[in-house]
Amino acid sequence: MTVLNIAVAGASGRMGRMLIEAILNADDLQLAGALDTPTSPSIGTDAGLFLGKATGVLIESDLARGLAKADVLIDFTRPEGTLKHLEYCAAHGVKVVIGTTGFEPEGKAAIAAYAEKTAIMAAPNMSVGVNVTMKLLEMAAKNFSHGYDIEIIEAHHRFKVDAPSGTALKMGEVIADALGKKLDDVAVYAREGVTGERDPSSIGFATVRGGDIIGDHTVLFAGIGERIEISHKSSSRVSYAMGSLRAARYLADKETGLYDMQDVLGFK
Ligand SMILES: NC(=O)C1=CN([C@@H]2O[C@H](COP(=O)(O)OP(=O)(O)OC[C@H]3O[C@@H](n4cnc5c(N)ncnc54)[C@H](OP(=O)(O)O)[C@@H]3O)[C@@H](O)[C@H]2O)C=CC1
Ligand SMILES: O=C(O)C1=N[C@H](C(=O)O)C[C@H](O)C1
Repeated sequence: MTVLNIAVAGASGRMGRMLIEAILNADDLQLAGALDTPTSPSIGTDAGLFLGKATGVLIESDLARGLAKADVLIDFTRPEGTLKHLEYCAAHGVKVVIGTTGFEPEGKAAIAAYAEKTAIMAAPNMSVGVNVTMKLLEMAAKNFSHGYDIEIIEAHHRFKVDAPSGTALKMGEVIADALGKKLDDVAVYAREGVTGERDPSSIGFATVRGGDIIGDHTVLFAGIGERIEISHKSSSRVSYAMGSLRAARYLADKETGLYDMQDVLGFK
């Protein structure tokens, strides 16, 4: 069996730890590197310390050392960190799975440009459930295109720094696409004061932040006399980690190109 060497960026973060545990449990994957910020107290400690396991892989902030043995980097950090990692990976032939959310349009354009040099899989949500939900939304949007108001409601933990979530934005894009519109032209991200009646062509977003909510997304199609809700609720980050490993395996035979979870799951 060929073993794929995986490095994890954001190694001491919520997703980083989940990924390290999942990699250590996979027969076909080897933990080959672990990255974190230079100021992180985890630097220089074993990447398996939080599990009480010695992996022999130390958490590094130096990209050359942390990525020396990696075939694929899995990155769940912040946009500025991901873009710095990508620059190094593109120059050194390391493939990248990007789970980080909150990119500005310039960041997204940079990812597309790096994909001409190395293989990249980027998705705001790695869970199979959310990606199947995207297909359901496509179908629902086409059938509820007239007479139904579309609102996307997401809830996450108090530590999340970007809003709306990357998943909610992607859901908005999928729905807008299905309706032949551009999300930027129809999105309403906030309402306050005397807003006037709802514009029927708009897609509204509402954000909830609190406690330890892992990630809930609901799309509401509200008509007269009925409403339809399509919801996905995460009860563990393990589904994001397993999806990320699937994405890393998918990249194994790719040299360049930008892929998403719909490619990985064969939905295209
Ligand atoms: N695609 C998907 O399926 C999912 C995506 N996400 C996304 O993944 C990202 C991380 O989420 P989560 O694990 O909860 O976040 P955490 O805050 O728990 O972890 C982030 C990690 O990244 C490190 N980091 C922060 N800034 C930088 C930087 N500039 N350069 C390098 N590393 C950095 C942090 O280090 P330090 O602690 O030292 O700051 C920390 O180790 C978010 O964007 C989130 O939205 C989350 C879950 C699922
Ligand atoms: O920050 C999180 O936790 C999550 N972020 C992703 C997003 O922004 O969509 C995916 C998931 O909802 C968890």
